[in-house]
Amino acid sequence: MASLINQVPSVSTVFALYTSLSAITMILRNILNDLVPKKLREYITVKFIDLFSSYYQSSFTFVIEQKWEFCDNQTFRAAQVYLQSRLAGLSTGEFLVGSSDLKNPAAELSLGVPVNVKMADEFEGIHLEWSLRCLETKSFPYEKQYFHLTCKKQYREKIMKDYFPYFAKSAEKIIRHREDLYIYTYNRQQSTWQAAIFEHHTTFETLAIEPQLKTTMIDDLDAFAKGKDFFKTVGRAWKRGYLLYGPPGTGKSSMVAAIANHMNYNIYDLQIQSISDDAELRKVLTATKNRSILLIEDIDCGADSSCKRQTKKEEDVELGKKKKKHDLGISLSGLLNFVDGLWSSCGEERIIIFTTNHKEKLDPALLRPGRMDLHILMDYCTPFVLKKLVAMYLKINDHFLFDPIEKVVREVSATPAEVAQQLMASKNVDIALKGLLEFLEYKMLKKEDTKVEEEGDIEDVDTT
Ligand SMILES: Nc1ncnc2c1ncn2[C@@H]1O[C@H](COP(=O)(O)OP(=O)(O)OP(=O)(O)O)[C@@H](O)[C@H]1O
Repeated sequence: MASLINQVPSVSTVFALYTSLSAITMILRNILNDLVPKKLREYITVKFIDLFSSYYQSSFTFVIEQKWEFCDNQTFRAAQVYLQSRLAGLSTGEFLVGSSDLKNPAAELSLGVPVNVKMADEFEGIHLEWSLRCLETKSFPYEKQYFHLTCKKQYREKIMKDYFPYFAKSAEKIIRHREDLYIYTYNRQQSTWQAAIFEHHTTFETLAIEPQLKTTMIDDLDAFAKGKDFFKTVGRAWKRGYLLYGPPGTGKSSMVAAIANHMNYNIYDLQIQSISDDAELRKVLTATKNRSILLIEDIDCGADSSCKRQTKKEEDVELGKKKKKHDLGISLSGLLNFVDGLWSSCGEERIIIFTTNHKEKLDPALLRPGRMDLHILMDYCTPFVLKKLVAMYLKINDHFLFDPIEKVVREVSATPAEVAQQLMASKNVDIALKGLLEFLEYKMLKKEDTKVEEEGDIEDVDTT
């Protein structure tokens, strides 16, 4: 015991040792400060702290932000959808509840992911913790949301390898089978897309079109939906462009609804006139989500697409004039950039649909092969389309008035919208079909009158 006490250094020895160590540290620090630049010193300190803290921390956090390389982060979107579907089963102290069903106040409540609330999930026996965070920003959209996903450090690799693909696949399944579709319209004042439930019930079964066109459309859409690998191997953006053209009332909007319902895609309905310049167009378009349709109706009335294509300089001058006159700033080149350029490759599974009543007014650049994949003519009623409309509206497949109606419909230009209106005039089949025949015959008479007048005009010109 005495020998043990003898080995313990005295207080004065410890103090002397401490003083010399402090002196050496100070000298070393001064030498280091003189020799190593400040920036390098700071870098080493940060690395040292990182190493030290990660060694002692037992958890690891994945941060999933809304944007990834300037595009919508699909992992964020998948997390949103997955968590929303799992909310009822997740262990959490609170969640958001609400309903957007205006017609039914007693509609089943939807659940939403609240901000700053911890939600516990479990994956193959591993405990995970999710939370949605929010950060205010100075620029649009004025807040930035991101998810924190925390697990024990030792499961980091496993979560990345198995859990991330698991919840992404679950989200994909949910999106494919979700019940409500949304139509988004752009609100310029608030610089946001505003959603409303899309309730257009037209499908390819209820759309009166020629069977050949129906088959072409369905095959094309199905091939597109399954084409992820194909688009990847040929190095093209996974998108499809359709130009729907034809007179008013021939079913262009109905075709868009049938496409949306067939694909289960949301629609972004963009009024091109509400966009002030190409920069705004870019911002608006990059805010759209995957598996969606971008619809630009009446393209001939919006962008500067009806003018013949000019050189960039001429285009700018023309644009300048236009801006002064109508404050309409989106250029054809801005739009085309999106169709086949940078912006179309930002995101996946996109369908772009342009509609026009005047294809002949469009710039050839917009019609060039490869720009819009299919040009689809929505035309006046053919006998097949007429019969289909009658079958739908009056639930009959035969009638003694079919022959005369069919004969006239071959001669006149009647739109499906006009025919549908006549068929809705009465629930009595005979009255409705008689009304339709009279309407078509009246059109026929008007057509003949116009022809006679035109021939008269030509004769007048010849005699003068
Ligand atoms: N091919 C069709 N099959 C069934 N219904 C049709 C068809 N075409 C038109 N309709 C009926 O006519 C209405 C108007 O048609 P729709 O709005 O789709 O035509 P549009 O070509 O888009 O017209 P616009 O160019 O004026 O926008 C539809 O709500 C639908 O009831």
